Amino acid sequence: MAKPIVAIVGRPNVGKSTLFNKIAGKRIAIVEDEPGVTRDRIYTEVEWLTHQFTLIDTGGIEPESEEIIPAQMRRQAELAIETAHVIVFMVDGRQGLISSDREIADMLRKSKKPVLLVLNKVDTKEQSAHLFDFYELGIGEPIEISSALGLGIGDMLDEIVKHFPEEGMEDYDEEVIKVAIIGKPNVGKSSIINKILGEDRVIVSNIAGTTRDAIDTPFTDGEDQYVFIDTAGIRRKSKIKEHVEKYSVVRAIAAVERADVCLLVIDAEEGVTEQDKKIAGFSHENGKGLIIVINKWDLIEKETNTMNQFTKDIRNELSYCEYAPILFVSAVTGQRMNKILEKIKFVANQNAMRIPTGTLNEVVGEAMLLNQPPSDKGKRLKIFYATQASVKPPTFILFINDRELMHFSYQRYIENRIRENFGFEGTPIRFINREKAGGDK
Ligand SMILES: Nc1nc2c(ncn2[C@@H]2O[C@H](COP(=O)(O)OP(=O)(O)OP(=O)(O)O)[C@@H](O)[C@H]2O)c(=O)[nH]1
Ligand SMILES: Nc1nc2c(ncn2[C@@H]2O[C@H](COP(=O)(O)OP(=O)(O)OP(=O)(O)O)[C@@H](O)[C@H]2O)c(=O)[nH]1
Repeated sequence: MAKPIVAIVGRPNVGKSTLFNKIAGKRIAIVEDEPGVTRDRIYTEVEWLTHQFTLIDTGGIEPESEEIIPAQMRRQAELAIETAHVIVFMVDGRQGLISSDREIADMLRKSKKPVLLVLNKVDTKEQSAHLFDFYELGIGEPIEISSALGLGIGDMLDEIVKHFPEEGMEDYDEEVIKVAIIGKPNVGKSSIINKILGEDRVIVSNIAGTTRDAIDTPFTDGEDQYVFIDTAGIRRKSKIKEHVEKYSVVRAIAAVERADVCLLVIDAEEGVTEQDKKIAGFSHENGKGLIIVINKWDLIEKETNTMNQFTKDIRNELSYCEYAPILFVSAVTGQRMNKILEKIKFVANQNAMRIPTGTLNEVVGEAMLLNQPPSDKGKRLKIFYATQASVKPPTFILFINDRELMHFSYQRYIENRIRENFGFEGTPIRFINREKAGGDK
């Protein structure tokens, strides 16, 4: 289920990253321990009350020159308007209102998106001396916080979640396969889309529930219904080259959030980039299906081992999504292009697959017989029972005697056994270890 996206915008130095880091807190440190996931975080998953959402920090404009800043701030605000459900507009309560705040406020006000005006750096109980000036922006009542000291953040989160859509976030019916095509500029995303849509597929705009067909491309292939998410964003050739790589990552994240399956398109000549790692990391953490498409394969001079070597390099760079199938294609010659849609359908099914409890327990039981669970100080891990709790991504609950005894390597072993028996190609799978109350410890 797609989660709402909340974006923090505001001019440089108002404290956006400080707020982001405060809210993200411990999670960031945990994720950074995973090899391959980059340190430079743009998003974090947040749980507040009964709500879950993705928080995006759009900041980080390098103030290269005074002229660039206003243009980039406009771009930043546009991006938030396009991608977020709720926008946190941050201003500096110590410095007071300045003209660039007004400029962003004008854009946000026109957007019709819910905007929260947040006055940061109010470090004491007293209100900011500039508080009343900010009413002039016409964005409503400012919420005073101190990101550095962690004051007022709970109240702000309460306010944020009030604006989430009540009826869920689904744009399309359950049976429509939602596909995000992501990758750096110029890797061939549009060419791939055109090629797929060019072959006997019918572009439709009446797929039930569609509210976003202005930016998405729904189409059918026989009985199967698909939609390419945010094709408008892909097709729009940016007039000004996107200076800030972060912006294209933010866009991609918003698309992935709404997708079932992501096609990560990589230019064969260029290989895996930092940006690819960030987006693949997001896809992985959000439990989406993932297919790696190496495009422009026609440009590579091949020897017997070329494909193997490529595969090895990609697995190395994207080690946390080993499950993702890799396709070597050329949108220009059409080589293996007919495999893409087939693979999308397959991975979407794998991501939504349910294993009957009986069969699952046979496999887990057999795994324990083949390779005894680890023990510590004379106590051995026991898995009493396993059950699949949910799909998208497939999530398994293991009822065990003691959580401390479940090592990463054993968990990985169980995962591998499950994959060997059931497949789950192209999808991450998750485990929840639950200590059985009153169980045999
Ligand atoms: N006193 C005080 N200082 C703060 C607070 N929040 C952030 N700061 C300081 O303000 C400065 C800018 O903070 P950042 O979080 O980097 O600002 P930013 O908006 O992310 O800036 P960009 O990344 O350039 O867009 C830092 O020196 C922070 O320590 C706060 O609540 N109170
Ligand atoms: N040789 C070769 N060129 C390709 C292939 N696919 C795309 N191209 C070329 O690569 C360039 C970029 O292709 P696009 O499809 O516009 O790439 P994109 O990823 O949509 O680019 P942005 O819109 O900038 O994000 C074009 O000149 C294409 O003709 C391919 O498989 N082989």
